[in-house]
Amino acid sequence: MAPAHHQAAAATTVTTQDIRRAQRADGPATVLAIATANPETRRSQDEYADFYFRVTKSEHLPQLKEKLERICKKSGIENRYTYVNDEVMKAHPEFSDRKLPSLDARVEIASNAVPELAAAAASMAIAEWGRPATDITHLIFSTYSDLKAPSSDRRLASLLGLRHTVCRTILSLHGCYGGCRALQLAKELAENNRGARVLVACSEISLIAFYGPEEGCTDTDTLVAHALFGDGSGAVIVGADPVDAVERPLFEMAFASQTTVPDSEGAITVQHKKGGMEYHIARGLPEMLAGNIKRCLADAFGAIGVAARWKDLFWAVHPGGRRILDLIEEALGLDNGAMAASRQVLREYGNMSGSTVIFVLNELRRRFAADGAEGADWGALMAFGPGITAETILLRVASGLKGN
Ligand SMILES: CC(C)(COP(=O)(O)OP(=O)(O)OC[C@H]1O[C@@H](n2cnc3c(N)ncnc32)[C@H](O)[C@@H]1OP(=O)(O)O)[C@@H](O)C(=O)NCCC(=O)NCCSC(=O)CC(=O)O
Repeated sequence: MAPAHHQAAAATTVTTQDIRRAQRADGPATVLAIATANPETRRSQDEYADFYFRVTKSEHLPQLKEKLERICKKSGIENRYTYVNDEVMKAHPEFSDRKLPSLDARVEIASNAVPELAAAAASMAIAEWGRPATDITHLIFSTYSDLKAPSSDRRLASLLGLRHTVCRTILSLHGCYGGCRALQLAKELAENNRGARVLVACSEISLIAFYGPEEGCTDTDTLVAHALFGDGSGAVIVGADPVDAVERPLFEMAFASQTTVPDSEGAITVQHKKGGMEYHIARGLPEMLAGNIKRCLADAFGAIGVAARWKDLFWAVHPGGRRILDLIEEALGLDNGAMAASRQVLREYGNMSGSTVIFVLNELRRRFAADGAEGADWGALMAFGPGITAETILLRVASGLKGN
């Protein structure tokens, strides 16, 4: 070992700028693999009201059932996958009534189901990526469904056999922008740590917020939420400077931003209570989002001095609800069809909160791969959630999707 004074002399020849430069990646964060998973039970939206009123023993509320049927018909959803089924409700009849204490049981179930569902998606993403799970350097896990610590990130790392030095972060209560927030953080980690490979996992089980309608209730948030939300997990591997012939770059992440919509604090709220998680979703939410969408995009594109024509981009928008997509499309003057990937995910899976944008990204990847990435090169991935928070990631189709 060199004497101490020699070490000090050597240290003075290296600046912190040198160290910083050596630590940073050369290229932009890039999506290297994407996969998704759902629980086994698939439920058709046509029969959802029958199922919901039956298992929550609420058949004596026919007007509310008819209202749920009307909402389901207009939802743009055909199927959803749910952890909740007859068996779960038979074992836990207390889940039907949010006045009864049931949070403990819900949290216990979620602490296993959430990381297991995440592992199903993440193991497929790792297989597609083509490198060993032990090459993952960072894990970012987003969920509103797991309330225990050590949390789903710890369990997922064990299930996948990640190395014990993997750097784990858990994100909670971001609601529907959780997946996008996790991707934004993955971009920062990948670009600031040369060689980093970040696994983003997002897993949502709506069991935490499943309960029956309340007799005489005038606010219909419960019905709207039960008509929209489904369960699913998404996993993405993000890294910069892809290794030639091993890693396949799908989308480059050029820029990311977050905007808080003014005067919107109460528009989406969630709170864990003894009888499960309660939602409030403001009636005017689709109008509020559509009214602010250009400002959110201007914040994102203005920060990098790019004047984009909205029609020239591809879109990966969180399908919070059919009307949200309709109004955003209209506000931006987009062609009917610009949101096709978001609408398809909404139709096949419903709103899976933070996981949904990962499904949309995967659907876009399928579409690009099918047509050799013809069309728009640049696109915007957007998600919204409590705050109201709007997140935007500017994406560019990467070489791995071209010429397929
Ligand atoms: C719910 C809809 C599918 C209904 O479709 P339409 O609006 O076209 O149809 P419609 O106007 O006839 O409405 C059907 C019935 O639903 C009722 N209704 C509509 N929106 C409602 C709301 N927000 N709260 C309570 N009730 C509502 C109407 O009064 C009507 O009742 P009646 O028939 O009795 O007159 C749509 O409005 C929609 O997609 N809304 C957006 C849902 C949303 O906010 N999603 C965000 C989730 S939160 C999220 O994604 C982020 C997060 O969680 O973090």
